[in-house]
Amino acid sequence: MGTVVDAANKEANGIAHTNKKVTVVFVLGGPGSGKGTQCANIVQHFGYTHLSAGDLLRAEIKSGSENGTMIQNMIKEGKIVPSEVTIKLLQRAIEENGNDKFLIDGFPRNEENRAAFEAVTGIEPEFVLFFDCPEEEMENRLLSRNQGREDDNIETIRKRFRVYMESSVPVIEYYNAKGKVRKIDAARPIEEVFEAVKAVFTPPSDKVAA
Ligand SMILES: Nc1ncnc2c1ncn2[C@@H]1O[C@H](COP(=O)(O)OP(=O)(O)O)[C@@H](O)[C@H]1O
Ligand SMILES: O=c1ccn([C@@H]2O[C@H](COP(=O)(O)OP(=O)(O)O)[C@@H](O)[C@H]2O)c(=O)[nH]1
Ligand SMILES: [Mg+2]
Repeated sequence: MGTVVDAANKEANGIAHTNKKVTVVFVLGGPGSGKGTQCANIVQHFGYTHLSAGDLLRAEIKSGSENGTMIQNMIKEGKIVPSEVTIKLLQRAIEENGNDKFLIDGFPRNEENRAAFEAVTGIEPEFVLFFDCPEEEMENRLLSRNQGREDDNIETIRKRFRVYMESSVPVIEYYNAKGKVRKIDAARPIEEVFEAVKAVFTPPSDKVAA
């Protein structure tokens, strides 16, 4: 089941609307919990398009946009970029893509992100895939990620963990209260985590009895 992107709101946001019907899954979990890694697997197996909010923001910095410096400073400090910036990037990516099902990775990161995205796009997630991982494991993964990210240093990592606990966990709790959270134990090898992920995306009718 999809959602009709709200035409009036989209017009107000300055983006041409197509009333595109889309299915969205939010992929949430702490920094280093494995969101990006598992999204790549889901794309291969289930035909979703992966939209990483962090990747879109980093591309915006590289593109030399007028918001670039502001975004760069916020990421370096582990802070959450104003939602209108992130939502515009996500909305554009959805519009430009021919696919009708999307994984939105690393967004919404706070209540305001969540409410604004829903108000602007009219999109509610089908469900929320939540990667649950202890902080110690996430810290080890981030410190050895080696992607040259300016925020993968211990000082920024600590700030990101705090923002995650204070601002992002309440979003997961909000969806949990609506019965929309599919929680995955992410502190296991990548292949094992993906087995659990597959079970979430496979319709019950397609599941082969063990
Ligand atoms: N299940 C796992 N076990 C060990 N390392 C992992 C696992 N999942 C991801 N990683 C590694 O941890 C780092 C962070 O993973 P990533 O997918 O970028 O997380 P996130 O997008 O949630 O920050 C990467 O270097 C990745 O290769
Ligand atoms: O919706 C978002 C997603 C990301 N970020 C910023 O981008 C950084 C990196 O996010 P990403 O999801 O790439 O990091 P990960 O959780 O995968 O380590 C965050 O710490 C924030 O500063 C943000 O402000 N809003
Ligand atoms: Mg990521």
